[in-house]
Amino acid sequence: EISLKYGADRLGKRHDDSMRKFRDNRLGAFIHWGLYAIPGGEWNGKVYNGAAEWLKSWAKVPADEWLKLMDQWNPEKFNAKAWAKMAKKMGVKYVKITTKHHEGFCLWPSKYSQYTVAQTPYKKDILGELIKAYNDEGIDVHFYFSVMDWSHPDYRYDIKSKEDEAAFNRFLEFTDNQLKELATRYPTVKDFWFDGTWDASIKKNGWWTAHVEQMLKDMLPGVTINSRLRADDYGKRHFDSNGHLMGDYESGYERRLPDPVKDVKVTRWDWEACMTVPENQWGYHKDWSISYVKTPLEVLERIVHAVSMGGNMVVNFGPQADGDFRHEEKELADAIGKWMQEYGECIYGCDYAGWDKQSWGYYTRKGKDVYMVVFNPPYSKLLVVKTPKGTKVTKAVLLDGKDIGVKETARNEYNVNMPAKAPAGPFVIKLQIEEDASVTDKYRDALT
Ligand SMILES: Cc1ccc([C@@H]2N[C@@H](C)[C@@H](O)[C@H]2O)cc1
Repeated sequence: EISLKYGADRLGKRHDDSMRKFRDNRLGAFIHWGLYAIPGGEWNGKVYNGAAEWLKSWAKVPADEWLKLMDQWNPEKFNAKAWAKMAKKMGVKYVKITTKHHEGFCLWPSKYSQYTVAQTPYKKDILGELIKAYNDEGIDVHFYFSVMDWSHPDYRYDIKSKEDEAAFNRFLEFTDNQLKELATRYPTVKDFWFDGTWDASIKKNGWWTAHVEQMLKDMLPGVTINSRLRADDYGKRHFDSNGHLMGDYESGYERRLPDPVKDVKVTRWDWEACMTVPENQWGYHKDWSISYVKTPLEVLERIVHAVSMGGNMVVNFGPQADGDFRHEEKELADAIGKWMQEYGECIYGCDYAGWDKQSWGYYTRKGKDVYMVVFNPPYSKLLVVKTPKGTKVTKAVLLDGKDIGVKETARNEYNVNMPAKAPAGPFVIKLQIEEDASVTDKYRDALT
């Protein structure tokens, strides 16, 4: 291994209470809310099909013109308690909120910037209202924070001169101040999810990314930090030059997921995926007909897919400028919530089972319980299960306890029956297993 000053500061997963909670939460929601919600993808009468939170870039709007949108920021339908109730009903255990996206507009009254809610007709501290409302519902709050800031004159995409260096050092100090302000004002925050960290200017300042991780962990013991913040001594991101994950969980799966067969390696570390409901819209876009919009079932499958490989899933919501949600997102939250109400025990606190993926769906595991989450019931009405050496299946039940029968068909191979009345949608079967000592030890190692 090569010696690094700003590489991974830990090998392997964290197992402290805070990380355990992060992991056991499993299902989260993203809130992308900023000035971009006002134009909703349209500028000067032209609708842009790109991501709505990037409209400033697509329409080449100068920062000072874009920030004039602040004069229109007055979400009269905003009700933090209603947002928290919606999240509670959906069954999410945490919500990641955009404190500041690339545009530079802050949802909290930062004293280091003139582009904040305090300078809008709305005036009040939206971030503070949301944190209180979510925490009151027992929902953890995570902060999304974009380092790249299109409103700040000292931001640099690269460092090509002494002036660049001086400007960017001022910018990094400004960023430190905002991060300390967020950690001080909102000490119940559980995680920082950094974005806008891909430019050469950051990769040339890997030291700063290590300093930010340490600064936040000193201020908020237990807080989790995503891998996307981090660059090492040589500008390597997410995984350092020795291949070790930096930060506390990998955050590279954005709008994509690891393959259940080819990418099993991801089960060796913690990771969190995030997804959009349309093909690629994080902020509010007025016209969702411009791309495919995933059904609740397709969203559910991605949630289960992530958990089946030992990851978290964060489903995105892009609230309207008026502070209400579009009907598609309300209906989605409702549908997912109904499923989680009935089957959530195969999600919360669950992890990778270590069994070979089968075509009928996904396995998840919690201690001695292995769950089958069935998305594709076979015409044979027989659900094939192949167990690792030394593992036997002794019983198969529905979550109401009803035994549906399992038959051994070969060594480490079983047929689990489909329930007589096939449920109307994806359902869960719980397997009772027996593992001989060697296998159990492996799991005991993994879980301690
Ligand atoms: C190329 C690209 C840059 C930034 C993004 C941001 N990351 C997501 C989590 C959103 O915030 C999106 O604006 C997406 C794609």
